[in-house]
Amino acid sequence: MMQPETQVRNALVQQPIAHGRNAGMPLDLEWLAQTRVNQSATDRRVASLPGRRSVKKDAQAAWLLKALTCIDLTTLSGDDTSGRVRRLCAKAAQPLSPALQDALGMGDRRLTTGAVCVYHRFVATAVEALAGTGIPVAAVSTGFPAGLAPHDVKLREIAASVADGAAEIDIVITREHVLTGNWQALYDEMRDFRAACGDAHVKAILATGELKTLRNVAQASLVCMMAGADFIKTSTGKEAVNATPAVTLTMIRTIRDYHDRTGYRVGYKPAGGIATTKDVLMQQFLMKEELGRPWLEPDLFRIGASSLLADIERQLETHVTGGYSAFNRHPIG
Ligand SMILES: O=C[C@H](O)COP(=O)(O)O
Repeated sequence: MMQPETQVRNALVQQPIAHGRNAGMPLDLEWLAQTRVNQSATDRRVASLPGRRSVKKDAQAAWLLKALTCIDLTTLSGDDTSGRVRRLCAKAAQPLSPALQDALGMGDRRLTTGAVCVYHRFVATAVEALAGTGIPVAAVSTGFPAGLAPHDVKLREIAASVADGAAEIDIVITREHVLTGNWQALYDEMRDFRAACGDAHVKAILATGELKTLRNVAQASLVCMMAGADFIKTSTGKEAVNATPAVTLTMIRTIRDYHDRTGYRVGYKPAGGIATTKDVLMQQFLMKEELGRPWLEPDLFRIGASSLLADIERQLETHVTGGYSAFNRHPIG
């Protein structure tokens, strides 16, 4: 039988498989027209997902450690300050206390979150705070969260974030293009964003809670991938409805279709309202069952979250001590 510690350690052993960046493809309107989402089948599939209690003890700790490495540790508040961003970066570089890491048998491993995600204003601060850690800085650019700034201003914001050292840019699409079925406009916009990002990876935020139907979500996902998105992301975290399991299922099935047709692996980032281990395990189970093991690694899976880390820490502490761990013991993340 596998030793408990081995199971936890193995969660982090698998290396991402090498894959080329999504180069995109011409806009294929016929593919979009054929794209349908069966709402009741989607609901049934979501209802069939295993609950948190179906993975226990070491297996659950292993899943949660993997989730931790995929978090884009985020602060996107109007009252953000350089001090808050520096504290967040310190947390990203050392998400678990050394004692907890030791108790999990991971004392010799360097555990970090997948990235730190901030507004453009704080990119330089975060880059400086994370120097030497290898943790990328993601910037929300393009007039986040509404995305209604002039197009040239959005492109300049991307360029400024890249110049300040952002390795990843989370852009927001113009929802009107989706709501009016103007796929050419969405494709052109996304193409421009991708070009402005240069070598920085681009995550396309769809703001799914504002797109009205799952079909719109699927079609917008496809258009963004056709235009070269490295990741598709559900939400800004500011919409009323965010990364629901139905939206995740819809988006990752389009990622699977796109991979089947083009060979490109596009990443997925659920974001907004993912605050508990139950929420994140649901997302991970869907990824594993629909896309397979490669999509559980941080190069293809990120979780946009401002408060999830605290619950992961709490559950891991409970796992190693067997006692209750209060939220106030884990103030950041
Ligand atoms: O992209 C990340 C989201 O803005 C975070 O949303 P959250 O604050 O609900 O975790």
